[in-house]
Amino acid sequence: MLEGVKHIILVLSGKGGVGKSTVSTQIALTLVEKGCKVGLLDVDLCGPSIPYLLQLEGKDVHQSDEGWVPVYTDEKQNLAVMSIGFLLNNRNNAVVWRGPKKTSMVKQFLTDVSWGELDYLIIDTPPGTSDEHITVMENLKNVKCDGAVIVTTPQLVSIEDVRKEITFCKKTGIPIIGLIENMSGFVCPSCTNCTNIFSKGGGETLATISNIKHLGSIPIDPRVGQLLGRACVNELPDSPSAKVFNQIVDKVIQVAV
Ligand SMILES: Nc1ncnc2c1ncn2[C@@H]1O[C@H](COP(=O)(O)OP(=O)(O)OP(=O)(O)O)[C@@H](O)[C@H]1O
Repeated sequence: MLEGVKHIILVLSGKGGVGKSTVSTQIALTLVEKGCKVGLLDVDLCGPSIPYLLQLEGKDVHQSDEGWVPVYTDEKQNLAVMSIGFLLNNRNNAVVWRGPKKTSMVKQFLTDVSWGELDYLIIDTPPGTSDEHITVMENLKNVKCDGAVIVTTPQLVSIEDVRKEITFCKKTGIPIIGLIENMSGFVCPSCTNCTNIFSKGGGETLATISNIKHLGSIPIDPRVGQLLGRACVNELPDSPSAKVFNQIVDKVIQVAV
């Protein structure tokens, strides 16, 4: 149930492993730090990593009369989470979601979760463009979706796939909020004055030539992968990564008004 949701933002990536779930989680946590009520929906049926990233593995979800009840990460209930991962009791269970079963699961997750009142719903999607994406787009037709954030890395192979993602958004009528280049340059956690950050990577160049906004370049910082449920902007407030997450979220808030 999306009636009480003010803003919906999709997080897409052309390739797998570019840090889409990490970025989705940090966008959600940064919005919470800025005082927003946020939902995070993980429709990556093949590799749901949000429960791990938020240290919510093993949590049970159940259905009430109003639909699936999301898991809350804190007592104030500022971050509501729903993931297919909650339905897999054991990470070692190999579950193969195919065809109609797969799309009906995504549809259920979009329509039957009782989110209540939210400022933002962040939807973490699988890599590429698949059945899940089409189902998401179809089910968002009647609600206002603010648009998509595309995550990439500086490598040319990722950039090529981003082009396909941009075309997909244009064909399905989803506005592109902007592009995030993740793992852009390296920050050594042992140096206090590390300046080796931000390659002017292919992502920024692609954003320019595709006429879409470059939202920010997040450096490779091993600490970012170890935050597990904590907001980078809170835990590492002076780090280059925190500055970029703040900048990205401020730009997203500006677009989604
Ligand atoms: N900026 C970063 N610096 C260092 N490590 C990062 C950064 N962003 C992500 N990672 C790490 O990269 C790995 C992949 O990240 P993540 O699972 O978020 O990618 P994904 O694109 O969602 O993957 P999938 O294709 O499985 O959905 C993880 O180990 C994560 O900790």
